[in-house]
Amino acid sequence: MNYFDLPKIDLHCHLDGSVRPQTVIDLAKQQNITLPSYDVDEINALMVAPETCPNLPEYLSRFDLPVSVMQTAESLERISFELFEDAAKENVKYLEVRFAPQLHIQNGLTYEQIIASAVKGMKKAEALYDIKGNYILSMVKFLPSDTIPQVIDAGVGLLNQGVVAFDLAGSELDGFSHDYATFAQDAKDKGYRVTIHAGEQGCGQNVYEAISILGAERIGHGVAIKDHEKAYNLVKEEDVALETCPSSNVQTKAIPELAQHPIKAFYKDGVPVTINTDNRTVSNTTMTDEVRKVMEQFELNEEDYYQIYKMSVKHSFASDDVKQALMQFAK
Ligand SMILES: O=c1[nH]cnc2c1ncn2[C@@H]1O[C@H](CO)[C@@H](O)[C@H]1O
Ligand SMILES: [Zn+2]
Repeated sequence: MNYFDLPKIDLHCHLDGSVRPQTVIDLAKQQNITLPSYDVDEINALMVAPETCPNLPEYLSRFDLPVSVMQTAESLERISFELFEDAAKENVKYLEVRFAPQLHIQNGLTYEQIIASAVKGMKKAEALYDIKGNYILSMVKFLPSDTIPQVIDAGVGLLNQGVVAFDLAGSELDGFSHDYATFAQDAKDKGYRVTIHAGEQGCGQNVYEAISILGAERIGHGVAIKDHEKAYNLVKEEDVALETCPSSNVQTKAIPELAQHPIKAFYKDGVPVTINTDNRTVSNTTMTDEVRKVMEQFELNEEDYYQIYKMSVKHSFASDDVKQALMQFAK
C-alpha cells in the first residue's frame, strides 16, 4: 500500500511540537534570540525527543526551544502556515491543530492576537492547498488555571471559523479532571467541543473522569483504558474516539513498545480509534509514518484503513460540509 498517497486525517497535532527546525533558526535571527546553535541538524536534535524518554515530563521539555520563538504574531502565522503546508504535501486532507495560547504571551501578545495569528496561517494554507483545518485551544495544566476563562473568551470570536475545541494538555496527575470541571463547562456553554489528554501517562480512571466530569467527546491517547474496565465500557457506550499517537506513546512510555499498543485490539472490539502524529518534530514523524507503522505492525489492510479514516471523519470537529467532502476520499 502506498501510505503517502492515502488520504489522511490528523486530529491530534501540536503546533509547538511541529515546527520546522530551520524556521526556529530563521525566527530566532529575526527576533535576536540567542540559540545554542544555528546548525539545522543540531537544532533538530534538540527538538526531537529520544525514542524512549524516561517519562512524559522529559518529552515535554522539548517544547521550550520552539515556544521561545513563538512569541510574535508573524512567527505564529508562519509556523501555522508551514505545518498545514507540510501536512498537505503528504496528502493530509484535514488537520486539527492544537496549541496553548497561555505559552505565547511572553512579548505582550493578547490571547485574541495569538489565536487569530494561528488561524490566519491556517487559512492561507487552506487557500493554497487541498487541506482543511481547525484549531483546538489547549490549556496547559502546569500553568495557573486562573487565565483559562480569558483564553476561552478570546477564542469565541473565531468559534466555527477556525477554532472548534477545548483541550487540557501537559503532564497528567491522577484525578486532574476535578480541578477543571467549571472551565470545561464554561467552554461547552460558549460553543466549544471538548477533547482531553487522558490515560497517556495516567490511569484509566482519568479517562473515565475526563468523559464523565469534563464531557470529553474525544480523548487524547487514552491507552490506559485497556486496564480499566469502567473507562473502557464508558468509551464504548458514549462512542468517544481515542486520538491514538503511536510514536509518541512509545517515546513517553505510555506503552513499552509499538507491538504492545492496544490500537488493534480496540479497533477489533469496536472502540473508535484514530491515527495521529501528536508532534511532527518532537516525535520525528509524519502522518505517512504513523499510518505505515500501525498498518505494518498490526497487519491491517486497506479496508481497515478506510474504516479508521471514516471514524476520523465522523469524530472530527469539522463542519458537516467538510465532513461530506472528506467522505468523498474514502473507499
Ligand atoms: O503528548 C502530550 N501529552 C500532554 N501534553 C502534551 C503532549 N504533547 C504536547 N503537549 C503539551 O501541549 C502544549 C501545547 O501544545 C505543549 O507545549 C506541551 O507542553
Ligand atoms: Zn498531545
